[in-house]
Amino acid sequence: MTLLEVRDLVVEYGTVRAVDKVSFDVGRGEIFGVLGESGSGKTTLMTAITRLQRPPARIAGGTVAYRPADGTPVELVGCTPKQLRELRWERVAVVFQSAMSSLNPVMRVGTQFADAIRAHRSVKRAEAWDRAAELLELVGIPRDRVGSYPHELSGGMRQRAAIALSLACRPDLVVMDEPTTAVDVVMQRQILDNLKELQATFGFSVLFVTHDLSLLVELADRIMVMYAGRAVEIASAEDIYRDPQHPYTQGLRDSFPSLHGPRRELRGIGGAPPDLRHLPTGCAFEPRCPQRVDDCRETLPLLIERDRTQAACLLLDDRLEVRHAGSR
Ligand SMILES: Nc1ncnc2c1ncn2[C@@H]1O[C@H](COP(=O)(O)OP(=O)(O)OP(=O)(O)O)[C@@H](O)[C@H]1O
Repeated sequence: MTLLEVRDLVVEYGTVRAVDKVSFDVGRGEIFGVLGESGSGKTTLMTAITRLQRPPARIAGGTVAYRPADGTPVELVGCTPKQLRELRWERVAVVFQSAMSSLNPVMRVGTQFADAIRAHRSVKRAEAWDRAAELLELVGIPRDRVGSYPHELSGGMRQRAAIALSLACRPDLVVMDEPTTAVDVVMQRQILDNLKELQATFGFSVLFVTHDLSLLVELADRIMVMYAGRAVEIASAEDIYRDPQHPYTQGLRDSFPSLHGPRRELRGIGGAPPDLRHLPTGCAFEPRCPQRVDDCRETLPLLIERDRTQAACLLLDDRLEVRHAGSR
């Protein structure tokens, strides 16, 4: 069952198209990862989906349908500020790169939780405060820290508190933008293990945005790889790791050491991401692609589905073989 259905979403900054016709589904209870290097459009995508984008970003096309199990679907791109307020926290919660974007520095952590809970539920302050303490415990922060100010918590604790806060109203979807980049690897592991546990307990869906493929391979059910604002591959985490179809995904996979599998030579991806103001007519990855053929420069590859994997590469397009066979 689909919870979020994104179709042909386009987001522009003036004439720059940072997200170009991106389509994907997030299932109920699924952890869906969005992977891309800096500038690929991940944050733009995530802020457009949650309608948190700020000018000059503008949604120039597409739809985002949110389909709750117990109600009528809502189209997020077209919905009113009032509808959005009702959905936030309650249905869709967001965790940012820096916890301080979610936590108010001059408010006790418990007060912030209580306010978030009481904005959507009619509970007494004391009850909301108790619930806040419970939520903190869920992410491994002692109950008695509920009266602390954010600066009295360590960086890792703050990040966990921001995750706990996102769960205050039991949302169906938690959108996370690199929530562990600011903490060390040990803390990162604890936070991700904790997130998996919470997800298994409460069954919410997660849309997790990051540049870290190894992290997503362990965390996500499915992964969408973005390049220059477009989705170039969507597949299960297992397939992205074991059998990536797109040359860009193959390059990313070969750039990080295998944790469990046989040793292999590490190769980076040569060249740099394209300038979005001057994108080529054909495949944006063509200049860096070790497998490019002549057609790649002229023809924009669309996502093609095969065995549950979607990849946008001409090499996977049967019509290319037809063209080659015809030209022989
Ligand atoms: N305020 C802005 N004004 C104009 N263009 C912007 C603005 N913000 C982003 N862009 C453009 O959109 C592209 C995508 O940016 P975005 O922040 O979504 O990428 P990202 O993949 O999230 O990168 P990062 O991981 O560095 O945040 C950028 O390459 C940039 O060209």
